[in-house]
Amino acid sequence: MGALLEARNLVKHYGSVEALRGASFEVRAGEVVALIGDNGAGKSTLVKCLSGAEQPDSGEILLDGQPVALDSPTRARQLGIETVYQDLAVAPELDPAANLYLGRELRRGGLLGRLGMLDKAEMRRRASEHFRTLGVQVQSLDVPIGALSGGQRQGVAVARAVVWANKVVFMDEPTAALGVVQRERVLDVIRRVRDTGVAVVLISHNMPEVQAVADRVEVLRLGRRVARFTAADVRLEQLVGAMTGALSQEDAA
Ligand SMILES: Nc1ncnc2c1ncn2[C@@H]1O[C@H](COP(=O)(O)OP(=O)(O)OP(=O)(O)O)[C@@H](O)[C@H]1O
Repeated sequence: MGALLEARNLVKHYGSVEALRGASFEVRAGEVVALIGDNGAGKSTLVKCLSGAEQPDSGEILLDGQPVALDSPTRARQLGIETVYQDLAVAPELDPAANLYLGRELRRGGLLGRLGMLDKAEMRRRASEHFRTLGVQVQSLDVPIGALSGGQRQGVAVARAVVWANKVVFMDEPTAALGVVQRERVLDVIRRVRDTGVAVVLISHNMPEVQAVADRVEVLRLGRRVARFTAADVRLEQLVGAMTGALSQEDAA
């Protein structure tokens, strides 16, 4: 099976900093790929390029084998690519259902809908269903999500991305701020999403987490992919070796 989303030789400068120096990456449908690398390796920049938040200076991005221009996050979302950022991109004053439907609100039928009236009851009904099928725990649908725990807020942020993503979900350190139990819940959601055939890309510095949830691992170092592993076979020393440059598979690639 070919790649669902692929980056080929992406280059991205920020002023004089070369964040990506010919980075390649690929993810297939129905797999979890962990994107790992040391601080500054270019992981966030690569994800931004693949989710429309930044434009590469050169290189190619292919979706379903076809070159695409992801010129904005909106465009990427239209194509089924969603991102969950570490810094909880939720609206704290809105309730969980309103957050799930933020920017994609359902309108009432007929004249009321044309006048802009939202179908809050239907959004709430569907939101509650989505939270249930994803196993996302939300203590109350009636409170602004700013009043929920960090884990529940993150659950809503993850749900918002995965409900709309029909191709790829990027998660940049989605569990970094969470406790052990909440972390496990997010990993479960990741597995459920993967099992629906969506591709999940997880940026993580937590190697036990990577080994627990990823099917494959791609390693970035100094703005390039330097190694790829099947998660089931890889040892921690190999991951660390690839990240630090002690071991390299793809330098010549
Ligand atoms: N907006 C920006 N302006 C200037 N330099 C940037 C910007 N964003 C990233 N960089 C630089 O690009 C390089 C790659 O950064 P990036 O955040 O992609 O790495 P990362 O692998 O995600 O690191 P970390 O694990 O620390 O988040 C770094 O040297 C960083 O300082």
